[in-house]
Amino acid sequence: MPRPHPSADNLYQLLMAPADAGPDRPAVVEADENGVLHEISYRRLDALVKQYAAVLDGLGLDVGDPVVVEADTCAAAVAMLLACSLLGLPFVTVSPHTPDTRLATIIDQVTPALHARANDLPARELDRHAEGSAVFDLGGLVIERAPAPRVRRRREVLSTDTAYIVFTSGSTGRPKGVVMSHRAIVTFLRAMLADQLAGPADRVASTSPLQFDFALFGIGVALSAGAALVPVRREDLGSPRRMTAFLRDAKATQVHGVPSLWRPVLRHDPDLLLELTHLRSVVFAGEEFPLPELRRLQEMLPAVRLVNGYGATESMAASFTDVPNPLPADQERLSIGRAHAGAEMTLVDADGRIVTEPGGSGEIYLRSPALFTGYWNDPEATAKVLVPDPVEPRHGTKVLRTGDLARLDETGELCFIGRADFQVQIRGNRVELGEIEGTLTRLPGVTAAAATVVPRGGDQILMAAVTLTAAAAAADFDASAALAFVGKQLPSYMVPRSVRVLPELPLTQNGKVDREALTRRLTAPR
Ligand SMILES: Nc1ncnc2c1ncn2[C@@H]1O[C@H](COS(=O)(=O)NC(=O)C[C@H](N)c2ccccc2)[C@@H](O)[C@H]1O
Repeated sequence: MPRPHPSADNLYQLLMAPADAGPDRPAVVEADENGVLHEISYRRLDALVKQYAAVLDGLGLDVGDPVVVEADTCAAAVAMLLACSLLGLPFVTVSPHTPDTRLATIIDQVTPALHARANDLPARELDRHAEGSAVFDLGGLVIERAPAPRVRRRREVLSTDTAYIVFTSGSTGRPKGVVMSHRAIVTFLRAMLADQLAGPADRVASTSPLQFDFALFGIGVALSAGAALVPVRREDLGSPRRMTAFLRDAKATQVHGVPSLWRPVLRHDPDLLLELTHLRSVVFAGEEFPLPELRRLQEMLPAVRLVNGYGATESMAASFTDVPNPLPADQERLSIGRAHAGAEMTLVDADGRIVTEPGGSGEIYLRSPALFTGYWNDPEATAKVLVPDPVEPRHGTKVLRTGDLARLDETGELCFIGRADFQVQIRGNRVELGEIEGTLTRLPGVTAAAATVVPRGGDQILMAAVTLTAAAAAADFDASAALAFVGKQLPSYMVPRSVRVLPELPLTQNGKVDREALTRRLTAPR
């Protein structure tokens, strides 16, 4: 059975190292189907990994043969990811709610040797499927359909071998597989240890679906630190009462989630947050946290460290920045600070010059040892984002071109502006949608805002949507007064044609604002 060299960077070896120091410490704290909490120790998790690995090895797969793992985050799923890592089988994570069409695309692209699903999930009726199939739970891994044995061409699992492939939402059409090596993810997680994001006494709650690398981040940060991972069940996320009760009972000390995670409890029952007496820190990532909601969260959790995690799946993340407590009243955008230990962010302006002057803005390029290998089977797309270092291209060092814009502040920290492709041209003027959204959220009663362009008669029309506090929603929203307010703050070409109140903003599978769905919603007749 191919194995990593003990000195090799390997996700299994990094995440199971704490099993030596504290084998009986909890690795995963999870609720069973009746909501009863169970603690799985590092020793028991490692035994499950080895049990799965023995079954996988019996299939005779070769290093590099992809395995689709379909589950929500739980101890058995973590064991599956680590068993794959031990054998050099890249795992491709999908969640039970990944649509069949998307799973079919992924299967077409990576032709996985095996599709392993959590045993409480039904087998999908796909018109094409992985060669082999299996089900797993805390009792073991059972092969339903064995893949044909391969001629094993590889003998050892190397640091540069692929640990996982995560498919991005592919906002521009076809989803792309982000290929991450063991060396990249291990280097990144070692940086998290250096920045002490979590420690062995932490109980890290994870709320993202497994196909989103925010879930892999939670698994990695928790287990590499010898902490306990506390997966929050999807059905508990929708109910503020059930989510806060679970976090309280599980004694979660750190919660990871996208900004929209907090929206329901902030809107319907913010006092429930007062019950989270064990909570020490919240890490949010994925998109900007609307400031009115962030201020509200800070009010309810004044002693909790709020951390803005910024970055892309292509390097897992780039920076983790504490939100000032309290957030200054006049602050409109959040700092994304400086890159994590061992990495560096550089701004390049529209003319290709390196931005060094405070106040300057440009596109963020990330220099890091934790960059992805490339997009699966897509060298052209890879070449567009893994580019020569703009500071000195002649070295040939590749850096990640993020597509994000930021401004350099006086202290050398970066302030997020928005995505380059959220820059739109309105009547020949460059418009930053994030700036319009930031202005709209300053209106009294507005909790979040999203701006978009809608094609109309060959022109691009700016439109916006806002969500309101319960009190403001009960009153009549004065759209023209809102637009007049924006008109006082921004140039006329940045004032949306209309602003519509929505009960909530449409969200993607990963919990981010779904701008395509929003545009469709705003173009549909009232
Ligand atoms: N804190 C932010 N403010 C503002 N825009 C943001 C932010 N975090 C992402 N983004 C945006 O989302 C893009 C990346 O999207 S992504 O590839 O799906 N990855 C993620 O969203 C999560 C990311 N891999 C991650 C995982 C774990 C910890 C931190 C970050 C970035 O390029 C930004 O445009």
